[in-house]
Amino acid sequence: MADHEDPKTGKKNKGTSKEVCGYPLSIFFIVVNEFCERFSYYGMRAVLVLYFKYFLRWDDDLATSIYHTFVALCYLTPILGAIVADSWLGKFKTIIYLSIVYAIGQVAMAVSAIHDITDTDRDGTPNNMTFHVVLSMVGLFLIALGTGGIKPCVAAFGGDQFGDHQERQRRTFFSVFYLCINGGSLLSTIITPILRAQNCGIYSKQKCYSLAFGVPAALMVVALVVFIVGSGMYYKAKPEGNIMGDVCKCIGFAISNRYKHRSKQYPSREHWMDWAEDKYDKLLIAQIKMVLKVLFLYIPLPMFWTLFDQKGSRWTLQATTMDGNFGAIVIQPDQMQTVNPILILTLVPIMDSVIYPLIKKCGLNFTPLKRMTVGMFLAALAFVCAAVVQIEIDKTLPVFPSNFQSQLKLLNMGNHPVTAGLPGYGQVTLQAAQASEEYFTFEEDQISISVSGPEMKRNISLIKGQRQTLLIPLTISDEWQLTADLTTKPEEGNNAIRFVNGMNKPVNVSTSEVVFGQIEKFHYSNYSQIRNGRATFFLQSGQLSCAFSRDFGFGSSYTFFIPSTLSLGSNCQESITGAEDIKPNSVHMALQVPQYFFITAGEVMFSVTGLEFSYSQAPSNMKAVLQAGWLLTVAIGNFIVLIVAEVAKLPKQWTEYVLFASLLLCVCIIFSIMAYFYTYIDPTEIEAKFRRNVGDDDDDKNDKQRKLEMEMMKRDLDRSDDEHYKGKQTKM
Ligand SMILES: CC(C)[C@H](NC(=O)[C@H](C)N)C(=O)O
Repeated sequence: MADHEDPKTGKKNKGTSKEVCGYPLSIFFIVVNEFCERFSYYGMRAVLVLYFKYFLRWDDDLATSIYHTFVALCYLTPILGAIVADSWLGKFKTIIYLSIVYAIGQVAMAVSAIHDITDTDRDGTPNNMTFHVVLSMVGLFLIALGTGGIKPCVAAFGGDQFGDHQERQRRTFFSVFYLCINGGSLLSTIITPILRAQNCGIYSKQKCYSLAFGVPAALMVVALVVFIVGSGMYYKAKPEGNIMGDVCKCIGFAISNRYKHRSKQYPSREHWMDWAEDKYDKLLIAQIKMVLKVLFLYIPLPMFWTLFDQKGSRWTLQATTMDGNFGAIVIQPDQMQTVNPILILTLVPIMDSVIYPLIKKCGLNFTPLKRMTVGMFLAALAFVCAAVVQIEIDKTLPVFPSNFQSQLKLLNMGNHPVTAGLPGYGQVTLQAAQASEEYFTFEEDQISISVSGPEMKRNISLIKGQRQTLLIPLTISDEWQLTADLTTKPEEGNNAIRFVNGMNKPVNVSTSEVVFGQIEKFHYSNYSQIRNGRATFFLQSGQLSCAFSRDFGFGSSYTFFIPSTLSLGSNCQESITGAEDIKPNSVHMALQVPQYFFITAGEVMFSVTGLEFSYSQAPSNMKAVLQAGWLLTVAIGNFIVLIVAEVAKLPKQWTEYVLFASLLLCVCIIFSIMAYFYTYIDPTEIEAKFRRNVGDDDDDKNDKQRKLEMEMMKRDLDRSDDEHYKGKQTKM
């Protein structure tokens, strides 16, 4: 039998797997598994909201709430996975079983997105939506169970593969592990939206959500297979019974015992957990102390995630009000999020190989908790940048009417100039087919407008908080019409376009993607959303057929006017005039890069370090539990976003960014104080001492000697200041 195998069980011993450059070979299978799994998770997540909105036909609010609930669930289930792994199945089996559950969930999602299954009338839309909703909800539940369940196990299982002589390699492993997370996330968030945009279907073609979910499902199967292939090489720590149950009972006993002995006649004990000594093993008590110390330190951490996770919501919404034209490429608002994994892939190696060694060379002890504090500070700084960008955006946004105001624009549908008299604005002259450049603001409910050339006078009713356009007709006998205009920027950086038909006959307008439909004479169409770039509009009215093109930026709104003079042979490109109701976004998306840089640098210092810290400070039998505790901070952070956004309801977006930055800054100060009093421990060493002590017990040591040793060990655990990560302990 090989010397790296346990003689009794034949299983591998820790840190004895085949090595490549000092790293256990088994690690390769674990990082590839993580890469595929994160591809699967982030790929599916990237198109999820659009699937809810456009396939299941949910409204924005429902889609957003279900999306956030799903994300929060994904970070709550790690607790379950950790308990199962640490106390029952062990990490290896837990990963295998839950990966199967996960893959089934992904397949269910892919199947739920095949519209042909229930498209009995073959019109391209499902006829039994309940089937698709139920299947996708079951799928999402299984995915949340799977992804969350395996998450703490995979990281801790990876850490388990290193022996005590491989401390440095283990730290690098956590960095590489993080790179794999972000490599998977980056690739999938680029690829799955492209897959979604394809058309597929048996009877009728639709956007291909089934492919966008199918590829992540396939990647999850690959992740599982890769993990199983490495099976023979892993060190598999045995689960140590119902450890969570024992922990809870032990804590419960300590509290009740303390309460029973609250009278002054009983001498106090050094730590409240020491009240459990009357019934419980000292090793277990020491392990619980280690976990509680770390969990206490976790209390302020969710605030970091509260800010971090707004990349996908607030920052993406901010990008929708910005200009994404980068010359050779045009970036969509949601694509800005890929800046985060791109920066992670660049910053992690730079930090590990340049920044941290440089800091060390300068003689500074940049301990994990110091890094995490700096990470929090950088995240707060990112939100200050976001606030500054928001202030710049706000300067360019149109001033929409308040609840006490209404706004009016004029459009001359005639072939001759007209002059309109507006209360408070004097005479406004409009050429043929021309609209006023700006909206006029009024506080009255009704105004009287007189038009000369031809002479007309009308009382116009205005609506508070609304924008309208008054269509001044061709002749006195024609009807005066008021349109309802937009009072918000168009969504997702699209452009809202509508047409006013000044001709005496109906006209059909369309582009290759959008149909405006038939517009009756002297009437107007609804708004349609046009993406940025060049769009060509086709007009067709009886014999008349022509086209014209316009370039669009992001977030604008135009009213195009089809003049009464348009006839067979007319040049539409020149004849059709456009009124700019809302200007396109002018603040460039590149201005978001600094905030992405700071949040990502913060993430590297906070999250990569926190992942490793959670592993290194956990007792051997509670590694996965502490990883789950770490992930729980992500879930709580997500809930805080929902709560603060609902409760704060600040009128200006930049003030909300400043609020979040200030909150994190306060939390950062609190954390740095807590971290200052934290003493790093080496769980293996402490556990070994306690185990040795049990052996000594068997040798019948005298009471006095034993007491002395216990005192020394307790002191080791609670107060020590030697150097970190050398088997000794240190302060922040
Ligand atoms: C939730 C974690 C911070 C981590 N996410 C990332 O690294 C993102 C993609 N930068 C994960 O484990 O998914």
